[in-house]
Amino acid sequence: MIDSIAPLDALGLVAHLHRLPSEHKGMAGKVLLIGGAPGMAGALLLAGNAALHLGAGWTILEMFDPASAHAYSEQAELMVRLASFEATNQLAASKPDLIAIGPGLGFSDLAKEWLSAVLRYPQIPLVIDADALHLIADTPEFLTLLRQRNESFPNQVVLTPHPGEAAHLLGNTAQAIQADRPGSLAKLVQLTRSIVVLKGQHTLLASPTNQALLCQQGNPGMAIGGMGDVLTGSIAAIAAQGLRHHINLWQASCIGVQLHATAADKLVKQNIGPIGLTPSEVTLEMRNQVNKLL
Ligand SMILES: NC(=O)C1=CN([C@@H]2O[C@H](COP(=O)(O)OP(=O)(O)OC[C@H]3O[C@@H](n4cnc5c(N)ncnc54)[C@H](O)[C@@H]3O)[C@@H](O)[C@H]2O)[C@@H](O)CC1
Ligand SMILES: Nc1ncnc2c1ncn2[C@@H]1O[C@H](COP(=O)(O)OP(=O)(O)O)[C@@H](O)[C@H]1O
Repeated sequence: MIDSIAPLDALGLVAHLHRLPSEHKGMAGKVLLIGGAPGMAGALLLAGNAALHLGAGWTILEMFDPASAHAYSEQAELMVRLASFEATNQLAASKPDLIAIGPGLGFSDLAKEWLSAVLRYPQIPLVIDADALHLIADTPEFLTLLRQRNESFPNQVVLTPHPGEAAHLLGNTAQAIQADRPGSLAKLVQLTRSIVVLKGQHTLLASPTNQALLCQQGNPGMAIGGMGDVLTGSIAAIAAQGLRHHINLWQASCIGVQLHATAADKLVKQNIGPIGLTPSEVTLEMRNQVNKLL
């Protein structure tokens, strides 16, 4: 079954990110990333760093951890805010071009408040990852909001579950997901009516309007905490630029997945991994690859 799935071949689309001499940051898009609860601020920072290095015009972090909601001298470009319970008002004030929610989000009332506000925020592309997926799995109201949003604004949400998150969404086990990844992918698309990236060895992507594709790149050096956060930030940045550079969310998801895995393979070829390969190194290599492909 896996053998019959078409391979992902998206890197040619990177050329759309080419910038005209006159471009300004508004054309590269404003990305808002939400998460980073106490103990997991790193997840949001990894996603934010990836968005920054993949070319987002602005990267704003709505950070849940009060101790981490400050400027980072090593990455002062990130705009870090302390998330409050005024999620709807904050979104209206920020006017993001794209929202990504989930890395280090946790399951607090604050997390639920932000997820609810994001799912109700109209029109713009959303990337939904990590704990936000667990919250959708646990809360029928969130699943209903997601499905309604996809009906009103088709192809504007991508979900990026790993097999554990996919299992929770489908009421199954990670082993069952792995035993039939193409079937699980189809069920996730049907359940959520979203673009779905089912991560893991040979990541699969599909959407309500796109047949499944299989990523032939990637390696087990990527099995390290934070690697998925980098993918989330990367897809967010590519899709945000894509709004003015003719790349839709499906295409941005395809580019992000292939670029992420290709960068990790390139680093392993240089003996920077598989052991000890870090998500931050993959972010920098993705930047190299993008600039070569323009
Ligand atoms: N630096 C940080 O602060 C980091 C924080 N993180 C955050 O930590 C929270 C928990 O996320 P986790 O993903 O660690 O935990 P989860 O509880 O969501 O998932 C972990 C479980 O999923 C299953 N699973 C995952 N990948 C699998 C695969 N390829 N094959 C089979 N089973 C698989 C396994 O059962 C595994 O125990 C999230 O909010 C996440 O964003 C992580 O992103 C890692 C980095
Ligand atoms: N053995 C593997 N082969 C290829 N890719 C892998 C492998 N293990 C992990 N990955 C990739 O690494 C990333 C891990 O994401 P995830 O599990 O969400 O990490 P985290 O939540 O800790 O950031 C995914 O993009 C996944 O496809």
